[in-house]
Amino acid sequence: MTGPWLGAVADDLTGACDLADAVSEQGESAIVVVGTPGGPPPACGCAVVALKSRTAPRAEAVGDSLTAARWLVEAGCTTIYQKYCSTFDSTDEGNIGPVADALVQLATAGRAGPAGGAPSVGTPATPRVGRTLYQGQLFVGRQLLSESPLRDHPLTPMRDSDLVRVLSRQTRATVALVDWNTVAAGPERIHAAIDAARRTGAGHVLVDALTETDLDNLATALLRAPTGDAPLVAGGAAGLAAALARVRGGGTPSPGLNRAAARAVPAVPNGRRLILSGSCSARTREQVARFTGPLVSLSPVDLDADFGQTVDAVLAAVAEAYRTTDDPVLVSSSADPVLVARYDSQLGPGRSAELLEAAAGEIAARAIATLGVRRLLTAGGETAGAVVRALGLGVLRVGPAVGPGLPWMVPDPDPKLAILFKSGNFGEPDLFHTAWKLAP
Ligand SMILES: Nc1ncnc2c1ncn2[C@@H]1O[C@H](COP(=O)(O)OP(=O)(O)OP(=O)(O)O)[C@@H](O)[C@H]1O
Ligand SMILES: O=C(O)[C@@H](O)C(=O)CO
Repeated sequence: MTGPWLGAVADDLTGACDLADAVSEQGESAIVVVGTPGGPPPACGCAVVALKSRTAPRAEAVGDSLTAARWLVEAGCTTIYQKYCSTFDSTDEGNIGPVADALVQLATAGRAGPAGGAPSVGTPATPRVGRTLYQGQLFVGRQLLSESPLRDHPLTPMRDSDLVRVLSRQTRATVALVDWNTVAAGPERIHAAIDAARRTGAGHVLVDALTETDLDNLATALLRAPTGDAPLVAGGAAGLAAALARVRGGGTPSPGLNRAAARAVPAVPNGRRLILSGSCSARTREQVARFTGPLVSLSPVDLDADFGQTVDAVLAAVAEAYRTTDDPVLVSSSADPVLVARYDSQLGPGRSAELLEAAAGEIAARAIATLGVRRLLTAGGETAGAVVRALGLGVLRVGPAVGPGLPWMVPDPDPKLAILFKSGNFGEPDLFHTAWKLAP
């Protein structure tokens, strides 16, 4: 196998693992590279660079994304994929729009002809986790985005379901929509609609999709599009990336053998199990509530009062729990929107997240170094980003998945532990009990 054809720039780590999982499910081998990469990627079909750019300052998000995209282009990727959240998590300042603008400019700079004015084309629709886009309105299961629990996210509250409107607030470029009637009419019609949008000067095109077939139609249209020698810039959540892999691989999911090969990981030593939950999403709070093992609470107020002492106390409580049980121990700061708002007014906006992320990183690193933790489950994208930075991990391989978007990951080349980076809204309510069965 040679270098990757699909190169994704993911705005958080859980999203990167979700995409790598979805592509692996199609039999395409995928790796996740944490942070700004150096050197050529290992052999794979899809390389995903996991950034922590969803809520970073705009200039940093754009700079990191461009560095990642240039590396992917140099590695030979012909499709550059901007991976954002299936619930479009962002603020009016960005970072989905500014990063999309920068990637389009990178791909088309100095090019004439079809590649010259090519827009980015994408969709957050990911039917396997209940995200669909209809008339530009994003649905989370049966709810409009703005009526879903995402309206109360601590960092990126989503209170508008109309993604053409949301994205238009983040970019000066015109945002066009290819609606579902066109998508259902097939790849030729989609291709024509994207071309029409390009000719009227659209910088970004969002595409409705309700089913995997819709995504396959879109992927077919994109892979056929004449873009000269410029890389194609696609965007969205895991759904479209998987469809690109599926369509390119011949239209149907690859046979089981390929799927298994795409998820082969080396053996990991036995050891303790730890869960670190920093997500306040409704699903994570349900998973915390359903967990019946030892629970150690982590409070931003305690961390603000004395960071070092609070972290020491949490680790001491985890060590104490391990003296009496082999069960996984849960360290959680997950709180409901009322409590999160109270912390924010007490400590100042963003301060709780800053403290809790720093604490999550330190707790993970010390639990591995001193308590023998070898299986780690984290909940929340920002939380995962903080943990992986503290652990200094580089390349991650995709292992078995415990549900859609929930693969166990193993660091390469040193498989010293297995980690499951759970996205806030993913996983069955009992996941904190059931996830371990498939751990490598
Ligand atoms: N009790 C709390 N009060 C305020 N903020 C909190 C609290 N607990 C966690 N946080 C912060 O809220 C943020 C949650 O974001 P995170 O990305 O980790 O979860 P998520 O958004 O649910 O997951 P995903 O991005 O995968 O959907 C983190 O920065 C975390 O540190
Ligand atoms: O698309 C999703 O919902 C996830 O991959 C994600 O981005 C979590 O942060």
